[in-house]
Amino acid sequence: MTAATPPLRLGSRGSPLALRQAEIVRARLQAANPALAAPDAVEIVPVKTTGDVETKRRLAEIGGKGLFTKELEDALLDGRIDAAVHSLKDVPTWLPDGLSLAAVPERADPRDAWFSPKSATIAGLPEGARVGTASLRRQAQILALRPDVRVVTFRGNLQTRLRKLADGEADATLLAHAGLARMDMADRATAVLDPAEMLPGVAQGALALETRAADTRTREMVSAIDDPAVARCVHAERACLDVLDGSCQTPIGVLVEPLAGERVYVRALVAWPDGSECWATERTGPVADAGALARDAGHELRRRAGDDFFARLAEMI
Ligand SMILES: NCc1[nH]cc(CCC(=O)O)c1CC(=O)O
Repeated sequence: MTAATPPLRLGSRGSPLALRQAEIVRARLQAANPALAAPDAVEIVPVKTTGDVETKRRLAEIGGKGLFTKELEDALLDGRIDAAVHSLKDVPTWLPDGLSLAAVPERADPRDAWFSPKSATIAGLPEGARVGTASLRRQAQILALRPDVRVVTFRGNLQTRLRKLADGEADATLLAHAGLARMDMADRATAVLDPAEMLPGVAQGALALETRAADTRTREMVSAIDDPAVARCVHAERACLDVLDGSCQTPIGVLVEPLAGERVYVRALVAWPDGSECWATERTGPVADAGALARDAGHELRRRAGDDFFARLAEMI
């Protein structure tokens, strides 16, 4: 590499999963861009985010959107990094001025994985069992199915949460299957949950690269690893979230999946955190209409749940 081509600096959170994701992205960028083929052409820069520092409280309690993204976005805006690698699930639908998503390189299995030494299913859990999660989306859906279970707050990275389960702090927990698979830990899951009983978070399993909107050089290199079919599905999920004015901390699940014949299957739900109220809907239609279908599903849920529901939710979260 010559002095005229500085390395592409990829910002990542410092957790083991985030760094693994950054490595995946680095390898893909290097394979897709001859200009980045040299071993030192892409540098990974770890950046600590609020979500990494605050590991005790519930995400919803810490409040605000962008807990896992703000410091990466600051680093982009300051020019300390050229692209940020995110789990797209953690990226708010509104990006700061001057930044934009340049690529969605891949989506692993979007479903949630179930871990329990007590039962392979949610239905089979013993009466009054404790389920460890800090996600209001998972909490609400579990409680809608099983009002008798007790939810205990589980935060921290994959390893921490599985250790808490092994230590008996809960009888079951849920984790995104994608993260497990990327850490080669998928075989530890007791089961993978059907979206019909546990709808995943918006863009769960998808990676995304964020850049400065005006940085043409980086945007061109990064766009080489965009997967347009995946991007269309996850952008549709984000459009639905936008209609519902939610973040990854609100009890909202959305999944847009490709079907045969250039069609998509859209599912969405909103729930009250204690599971006492839950509205769900679905659509199927042409891939080209994915965004409109997902938005329409969001509007239906807004109408059915009512403005009061969202006002109460906003107050609570
Ligand atoms: N908010 C935490 C978070 N953000 C992304 C992932 C996993 C990877 C993914 O969904 O892409 C996780 C952990 C989890 O939900 O279990």
